[in-house]
Amino acid sequence: MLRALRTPTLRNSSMRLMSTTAHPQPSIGRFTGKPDPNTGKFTVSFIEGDGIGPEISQAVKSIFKAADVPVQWETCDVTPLFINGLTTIPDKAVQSINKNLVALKGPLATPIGKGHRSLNLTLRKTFGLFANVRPAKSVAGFKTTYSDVDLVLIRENTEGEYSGIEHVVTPGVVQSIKLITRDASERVIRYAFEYARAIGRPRVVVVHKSTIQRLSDGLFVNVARELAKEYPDIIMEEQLLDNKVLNVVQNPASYTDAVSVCPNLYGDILSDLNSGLSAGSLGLTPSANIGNKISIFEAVHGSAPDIAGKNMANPTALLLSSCMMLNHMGLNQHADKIQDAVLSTIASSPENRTGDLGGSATTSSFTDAVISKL
Ligand SMILES: NC(=O)C1=CN([C@@H]2O[C@H](COP(=O)(O)OP(=O)(O)OC[C@H]3O[C@@H](n4cnc5c(N)ncnc54)[C@H](O)[C@@H]3O)[C@@H](O)[C@H]2O)C=CC1
Ligand SMILES: O=C(O)CCC(=O)C(=O)O
Repeated sequence: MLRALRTPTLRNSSMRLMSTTAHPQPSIGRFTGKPDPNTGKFTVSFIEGDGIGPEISQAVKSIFKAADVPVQWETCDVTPLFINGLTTIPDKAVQSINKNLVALKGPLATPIGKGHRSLNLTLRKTFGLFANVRPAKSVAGFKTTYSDVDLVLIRENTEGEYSGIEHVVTPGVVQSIKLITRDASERVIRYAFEYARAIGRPRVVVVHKSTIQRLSDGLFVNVARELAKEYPDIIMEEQLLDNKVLNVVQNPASYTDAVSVCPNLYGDILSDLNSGLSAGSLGLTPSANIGNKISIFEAVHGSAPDIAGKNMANPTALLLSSCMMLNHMGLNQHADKIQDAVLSTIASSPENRTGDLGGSATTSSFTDAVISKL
């Protein structure tokens, strides 16, 4: 059963644009932070990140200020430290996030094949952020192959191919271990069922390759089968990864009623595919890293070194991530206001779109245009 889709066009862009974030929140991972009783504001940790990070972070700060969002930022330095051969983040940043229970994060670059381990993975591990929610939705005013994409993908976020357990067996032979545990699989799959229920989607699609990865993906699928019995109102479907890729490229609308859930690497790749299908740019796709107590919100894209420092980056993905964050914190009206201003700016004219969307706007002129629509 597919929900009817309305596809906004430029002709009717004054109608309420499609929301890319969902208000109802699953009971797992609920935000329990409180505003400062003196200022009435919530404190949010902010990791600005590398490359385009500071530019898109400035856009969020300016827009939050103009929209009068009751949030004060606590800037966190996550310059990596090496302790006992392991990559860690500074105590001050850990304390800030533990205290505030919520953070917004710009992209963090990972050196290839040397230096520190990915700080993105380190943050996810440090704070037990077990589910990575990545919605990808068509936006009005920018034409891509499909105009009706509305995909929700939940990616396991702490293990799988990202466990970082690799070694040289003998010169020329390396081994990398894909770790799948019952606990982590159960946490993320349960979250997917709860998320589907919360946003009113009747299907959970479990993506795997257990024909080949028999034990690891096999365990993931078995856990899903067990949990499905606790959710008789949700249909659980199993789909092989390659088949899922084909289906989503051929007919993304067939997943409009579903939440997909998968092991870590599959989710990383599938979510970029979803971004490409929905928006044709990584610059539009937000995400939430959810843990039991703490959650960190970030764009799906990386630090974009090719355009860093050029005032060219599209801040939309970080802005929509900040809207997911506001929904998570119960500040729904502020989320709606910012999201509507962002999406109507994109829909309004090519002059208001950044280069990745074929427009001529800079990061700062886009920010000003959004502020004028608040
Ligand atoms: N969650 C995170 O912090 C992530 C960090 N990374 C890191 O980012 C670095 C660069 O990775 P890449 O593979 O090049 O991926 P990337 O996402 O940074 O860039 C891929 C392409 O998309 C474009 N792009 C990305 N974000 C954009 C935006 N907001 N506006 C306009 N265009 C945008 C870039 O210009 C580039 O052409 C690496 O060090 C990687 O480790 C990569 C992915 C996620
Ligand atoms: O940490 C990185 O370098 C890349 C991480 C990434 O692609 C992601 O999981 O979002």
